[in-house]
Amino acid sequence: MSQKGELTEVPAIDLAPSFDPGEAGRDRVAAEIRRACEEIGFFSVIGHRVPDDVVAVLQREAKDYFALPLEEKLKTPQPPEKISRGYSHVGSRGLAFSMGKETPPDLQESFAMGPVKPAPSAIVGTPQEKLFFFPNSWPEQRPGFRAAFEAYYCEMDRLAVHILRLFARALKLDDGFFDEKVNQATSTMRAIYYPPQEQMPALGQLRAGEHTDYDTLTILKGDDVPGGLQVKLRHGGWVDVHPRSDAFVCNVGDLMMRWTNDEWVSNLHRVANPPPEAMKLGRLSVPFFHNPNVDAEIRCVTSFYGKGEKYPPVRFGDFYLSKHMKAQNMTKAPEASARSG
Ligand SMILES: O=C(O)CCC(=O)C(=O)O
Ligand SMILES: [Fe+2]
Repeated sequence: MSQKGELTEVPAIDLAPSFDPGEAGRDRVAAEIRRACEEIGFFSVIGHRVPDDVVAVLQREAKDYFALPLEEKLKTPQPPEKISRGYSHVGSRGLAFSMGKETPPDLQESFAMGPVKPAPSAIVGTPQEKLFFFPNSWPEQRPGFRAAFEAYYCEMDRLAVHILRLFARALKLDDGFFDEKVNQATSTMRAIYYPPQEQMPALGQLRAGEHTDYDTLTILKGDDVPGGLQVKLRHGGWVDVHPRSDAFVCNVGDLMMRWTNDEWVSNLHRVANPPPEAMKLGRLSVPFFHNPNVDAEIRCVTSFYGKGEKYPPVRFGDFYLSKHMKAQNMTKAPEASARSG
């Protein structure tokens, strides 16, 4: 195991060698990923093979959507069950609540979607179908929106599976270790718009309060403007993330942290407010939250790090509920983090 805490910025990793035939390229990339996941929990990827136009069309559609009048956006509201679908207006979410921290609401609006594929037959008719495969709703006034979002979602799913295969290699597992746990994935994607700030935020109010992601892996495309993503360093302080313009930022989620017995870090991050001279700049950001199959068992991988299990095995569906609902409802979590189950 490498010395923890050496990385003080988010490293850029070129995935291109991992697509080469043969093992050498995959080994090299997996080693780079492993170091990033152990030390800072974040890395950016280039050479990922996601077509530029899929990203550009998504960003254009998302920006045009957020420019619509509020009453138009409210025509596809978030479902009352607080499932990650549809439009959430400014003031309706506070991510720090998921960490047990009470703050004013985050300064963001968003549009969320879930799986493109239908629910697996085993869960049709169960409450889990309703929760994880709740139908997506699409803004009728934007004809290209759905196709742009679905195309991007499918690219992210493909990239997530590729990165998970590298995660498996980094953990000295078979490359396909995660494959059967993610072949009916329940991932969600959220286009977030952080509007220009017309007045000073309230005390403790951010664009996105500090939190960890409770998924396997997040893949994020965000505008690199002031008032952007910041990652907590192990020894305190926050570092700004400035990815290359063609890069995606990836981070380890709580599930992967559990899978690795906390050897990999699901790190705290937040989205800062812009400095006064940049308050007029909005920011678009699109995180893809990769989630496994509903019944995937999250059980720590002891073979590599060789330590006992810190956490009891948990089914993904149960784990998800414990944390997600707290952020959505903006009710304080009873414990500092839902990680302990
Ligand atoms: O907008 C960003 O850069 C990050 C957003 C984020 O961390 C989240 O929504 O979970
Ligand atoms: Fe996040």
